[in-house]
Amino acid sequence: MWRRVASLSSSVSSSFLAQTASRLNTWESLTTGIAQQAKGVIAPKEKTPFITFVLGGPGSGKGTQCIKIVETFGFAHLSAGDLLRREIASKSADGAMILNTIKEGKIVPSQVTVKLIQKEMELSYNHKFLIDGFPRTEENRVSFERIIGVEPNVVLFFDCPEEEMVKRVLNRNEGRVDDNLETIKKRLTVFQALSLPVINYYSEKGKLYTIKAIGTEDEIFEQVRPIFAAFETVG
Ligand SMILES: Nc1ncnc2c1ncn2[C@@H]1O[C@H](COP(=O)(O)OP(=O)(O)OP(=O)(O)O)[C@@H](O)[C@H]1O
Ligand SMILES: Nc1ccn([C@@H]2O[C@H](COP(=O)(O)O)[C@@H](O)[C@H]2O)c(=O)n1
Ligand SMILES: [Mg+2]
Repeated sequence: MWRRVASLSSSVSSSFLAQTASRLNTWESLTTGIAQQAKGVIAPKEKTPFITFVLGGPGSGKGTQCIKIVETFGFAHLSAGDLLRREIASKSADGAMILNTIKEGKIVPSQVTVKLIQKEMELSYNHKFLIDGFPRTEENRVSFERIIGVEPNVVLFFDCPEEEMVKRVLNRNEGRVDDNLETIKKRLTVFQALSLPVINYYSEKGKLYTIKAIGTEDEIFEQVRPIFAAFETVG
């Protein structure tokens, strides 16, 4: 819903609409949206998306803090890991491949993950998205930019010592197939090798907000709160 209606504005030129639609690869749904808007079926929504990527190692507290951000600032929370686990549970065509990849602590091909994120964004009536656990690799990052056609406004990095992350994951007790010492070690290696370069990329672009992810959940959220509060006042 967001992509279809967010692009609709009677005040923008048709060439801009065409460019936007082509970039987002949604010409068909966009034109359907215009027809529906003309018929008064859907109301125009002119808000541009506000995208936050939420990064950090396994067990750094991304999901926990996302819940608080949603409660306080009204974002839609899209966890890449949760979307992939949902694919496994639904026994989709990619389910077995995703399960094996997660068990190995490796990264699922970007196109699969980006398509899942894209679908959720399209279905959402929200325009503020927290995309948790993504992008994990340069390939993830480039693929998102290519397929979705937008860049993040904010990138949060939950910076947590490895031994604390291991302790938290081993105590998580949610029955995840990757919450065991063997897989955690692999995930930490992948994080260092593939995810840190993405974090550095956003640091160089001036979009990175690093949170010291140690202390109580509430203490950590007090570092997060002012970041979004500042954007709220800007409008
Ligand atoms: N500040 C904290 N102090 C202690 N435990 C915490 C803290 N924040 C989160 N936890 C706990 O640590 C575990 C991991 O947290 P969470 O699931 O939010 O991490 P994550 O970054 O989303 O991990 P993953 O990448 O594996 O999904 C959970 O059991 C959570 O309750
Ligand atoms: N962009 C992503 C995100 C996750 N994965 C796979 O899912 C596992 C669990 O992810 P969490 O965010 O819930 O920790 C992760 O270890 C990867 O195997 C992925 O491939 N790509
Ligand atoms: Mg998580």
